[in-house]
Amino acid sequence: MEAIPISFMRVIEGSLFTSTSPTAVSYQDHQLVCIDNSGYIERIIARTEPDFESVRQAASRSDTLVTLAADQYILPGFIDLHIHAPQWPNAGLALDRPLNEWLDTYTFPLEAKYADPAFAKRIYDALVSRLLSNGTTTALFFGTIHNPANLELAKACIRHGQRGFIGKVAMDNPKETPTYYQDASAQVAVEQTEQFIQQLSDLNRTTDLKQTPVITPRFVPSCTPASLQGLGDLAKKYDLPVQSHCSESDWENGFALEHYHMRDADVLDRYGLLTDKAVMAHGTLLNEQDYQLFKTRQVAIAHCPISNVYFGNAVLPVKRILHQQLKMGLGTDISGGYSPSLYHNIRQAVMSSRMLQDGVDNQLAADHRGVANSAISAKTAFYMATFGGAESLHLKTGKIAPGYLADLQIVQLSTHIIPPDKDDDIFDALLYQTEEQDIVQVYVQGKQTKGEL
Ligand SMILES: Nc1nc2[nH]cnc2c(=O)[nH]1
Repeated sequence: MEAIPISFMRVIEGSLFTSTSPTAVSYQDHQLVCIDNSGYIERIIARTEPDFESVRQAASRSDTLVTLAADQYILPGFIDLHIHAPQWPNAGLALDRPLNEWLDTYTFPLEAKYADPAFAKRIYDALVSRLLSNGTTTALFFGTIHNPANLELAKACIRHGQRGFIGKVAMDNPKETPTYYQDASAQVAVEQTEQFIQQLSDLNRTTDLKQTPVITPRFVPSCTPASLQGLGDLAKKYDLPVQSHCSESDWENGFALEHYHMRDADVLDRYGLLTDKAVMAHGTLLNEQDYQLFKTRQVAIAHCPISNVYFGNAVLPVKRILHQQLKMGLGTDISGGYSPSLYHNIRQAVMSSRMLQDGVDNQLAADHRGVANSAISAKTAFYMATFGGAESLHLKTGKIAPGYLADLQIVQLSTHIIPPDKDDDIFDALLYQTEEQDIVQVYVQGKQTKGEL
C-alpha cells in the first residue's frame, strides 16, 4: 500500500542550532523541520532517514518547502523577557542619569503621552516590527497605565505576528509618581488591570496568536500596599503571569528597607506577587536569601545586561544563579537598555560576566579583584534568550524539537570571508556577528513575519 503523504504547513530544509542545557548547544546538519497546521514542529527529519527525500519532494510540489542557502542557519526565535514598549522613542537617551532621575525627567513624561491611542498605535507598530526584524518572536511587555494604548500594543502584536505578554502598568503611590502619570487610587489600578484582562480575552477571540495579560505592579516604590494586595489577588484569581522590577538598584533596595523594613523581594512576596508565573526584572542586588525565596516560589529572573551597566549598580552573577537552578531569561529593558536586539544583550551578558570574574579595580591584587567562576559562555547567554525565556513564561517554545512551537529565525552568516568550518565556531560567529539585516526570515507559530512573503 502506498503511504499517504502527510501535509505540513511548511517544511524548512537547513542546518540548525538549539540549546540542550544551560551550557550546551546541539548542531544538526541538513534537516527537514516539518511544521504542522497549528504551528508546531511535528517532525525533524535527518538526511539519513529513509523518507527524507519523499517528504522533501512532497513539500516542494505543494510549494511549502523553504530551502536555506549553505551559509544560512535555523535558530529558535528569541524571547525578550523584559521590555517597556512605550519607552521605544527614548532608546539611548539620558543613560547617564540615576534611575529615579531618569524615570522622573525622561520616562514618565514620555509614558504619559500614551493617553493618546493614536500616538500609541504609531509607536507600537514601529516597535513590534523592529523586534520581529531582530529575531524576537515573543516579548514580555510593560505597557503604560492606559488601557486603550495597551490594547493598541496587543493589536500591533497580532497585526505583525508577534506573541505578546502585556501588562497594564499599575502605579498609584502619589508620593513616588507624578500627578500627570499615576493611577488615581489603588482601586482604579486594580479595576483597570481587571478590565484589561477582559479586553484581551475579547480580542483573543479574533486571533490564533493569543496575547496574554500580565499583572504588572511597576515596582514596590510606585505602588501602595493596597494596590500590591489587589494585584496579588488578581494574579491568583485569574492564574496569570506577574511582572515587576526587583532589587534593580541600591535606591530600590533601600526604599523597601526604609518603608517596609523588609527586603524588596519579601514585600512582593507578602502580597502574593512571587508565584511560579512571576518574572522579576534585573535582580542585580538580590542576596542569597532572595535567591532561596525565588527558588521556593519558582520565580524567574529577567536578566537585562545592557541596562544593568547603567542602572544595575552591580553585575548579576548569572552562573551562580543558574547553578541554583533558578529560571532565567534575557531582556532588552528598552529603554534602560538602548538596543532592541537580544544578540546585543547576549554579547553584553558574556562581557559583563567576564568583568565580574576578573574584577574591575586595577589597584587590587588579581586574587582579590573579581568573583571567581563567574564567566559564562555565549551558549549560556543563548540558552537564556531562548529556552530560559520560554520556561519562564511556561511556553512550549525556545527549542527546535518536535512538539515545540515553530518560532524560528533564519540567520545568514555573511560577515566571514572565510567561513569557519567547526560547528562551535559557526555558532559563536553567528552570536557575535549577527545584526538585524542578517536575519533573513522570522517565523512565529510557523507563520512568516519577516522576509520575502
Ligand atoms: N529599568 C527600569 N527600572 C524601572 N523601575 C521602575 N520603572 C522602571 C523602568 O521603567 N525601567
